[in-house]
Amino acid sequence: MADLAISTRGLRKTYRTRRGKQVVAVQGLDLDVPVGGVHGFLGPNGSGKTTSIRMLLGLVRADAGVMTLFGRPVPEQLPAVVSRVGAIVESPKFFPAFSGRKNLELLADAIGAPRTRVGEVLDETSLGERGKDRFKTYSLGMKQRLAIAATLLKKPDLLIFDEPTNGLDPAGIREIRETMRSLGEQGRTVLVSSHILAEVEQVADTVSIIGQGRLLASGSVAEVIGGTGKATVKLAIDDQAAATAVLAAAGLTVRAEGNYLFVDGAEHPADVTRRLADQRLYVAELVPVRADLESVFLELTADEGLGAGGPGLAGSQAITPDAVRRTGATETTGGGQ
Ligand SMILES: Nc1ncnc2c1ncn2[C@@H]1O[C@H](COP(=O)(O)OP(=O)(O)OP(=O)(O)O)[C@@H](O)[C@H]1O
Repeated sequence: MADLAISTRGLRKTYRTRRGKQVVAVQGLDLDVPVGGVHGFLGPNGSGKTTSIRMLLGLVRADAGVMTLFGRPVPEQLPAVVSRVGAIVESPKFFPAFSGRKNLELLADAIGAPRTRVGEVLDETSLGERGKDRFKTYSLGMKQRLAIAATLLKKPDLLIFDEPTNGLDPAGIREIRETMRSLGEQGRTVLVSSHILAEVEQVADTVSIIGQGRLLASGSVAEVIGGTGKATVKLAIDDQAAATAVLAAAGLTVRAEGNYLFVDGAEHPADVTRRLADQRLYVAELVPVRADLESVFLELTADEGLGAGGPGLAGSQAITPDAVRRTGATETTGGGQ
C-alpha cells in the first residue's frame, strides 16, 4: 500500500434527489493511483469522477467501501494526511484588483506558508513574469494556473485537479498540461480528472477509465491502449472471402469494412502478410492501425451504454475486449442497476 497515493475498494455513493429518486453515482469503484507521475481519471460526464474525488477529500460521505491516501484510511485519518494533499475542485476566489503575487502572499500568510514560497510557486506554474499584474487582467488559463500555484504553497505530495482545463482555449489547455507534466516529473502525484481524452493521453503516465461509477480499465497508457502487444492491421486484398477464411483459421479476428479487412490479434503485422502469402493471397495495401486512448475510451464507455462521444474512431478498433478483460469489468457491465 505504501507505494499508492490513492486506493479505493468497493467505493459506493447513492444520492437521493429531492423527489426521492435514487441516483447511483459511484458503484463499487476500485481505484489505485501510484505515487509519482500524472494519473488520468477518465470518464464521460456523470460517470462519478467528481463524487469520487469529493469522497476522497472528505467532502462527501461514502455509503460503502474503503479509501486510503498514502496508505492511511480516510476519512478516519484524513487530518494526518491532509497537509500532503492539494486539490482544486472548485475555482478558488482571488481578489481581482490585487496582483497574482499579492493574492498568493495573503494566502500564504493565512495557511502559515513562508512568503519565500510565493516566488517559487509562481515560477513552477510559469507565472513568474506576470506575478506583478492584477488578477483581473489574467487569461482564464493564467487564473487556473494561479489556482494551481495556490495549492502548491504548502508543497503537497498529491495534487488533485477536477477537470482543470474546462473552459480553456487550446493555449490555456497546453499551459495546464505542461504544468501538470512538470509537477509529475518532480515526483509529485497528480490526479487529473477529465472527459477529454486527447489531452490526458499526452500527459498521463497511468490512467483509470470509469463508466457509471465503476472501473472499466486501468494501467499505463500503453497498457490500456493495447497491453497485449498484439497488432491491429487494416488491409486491402482482392479476394476478401479467401483471406478472411485463412486468417480466421489462424485464430485471428477479421472484420470487413468497405474495401478493407481489419485483422486483430496478430503478434506482428508481418504475420498477416506471411499467412496470406503462404496461400498465394497477396495484399495490395497494409496499414498497422494505431489505437489511441480515445478509441479505447469510446468503446469501453459505449459498452456501458454511456455514449461518451460521437462517431469517433470506435468502429475501427477491436482492442476493447483486452482492455476490459484486464479489469474483469465484462461480468458487471450493462446491469443498469
Ligand atoms: N448532489 C447531487 N445530488 C444528486 N445527484 C448528484 C449529485 N451530485 C452528482 N449527482 C449525480 O451523480 C452522478 C455522478 O456525478 P459526478 O458529478 O460525480 O460525475 P462526473 O463524472 O464528475 O461528471 P461531470 O464531468 O459532469 O462533473 C451523475 O448522474 C450526477 O447527476
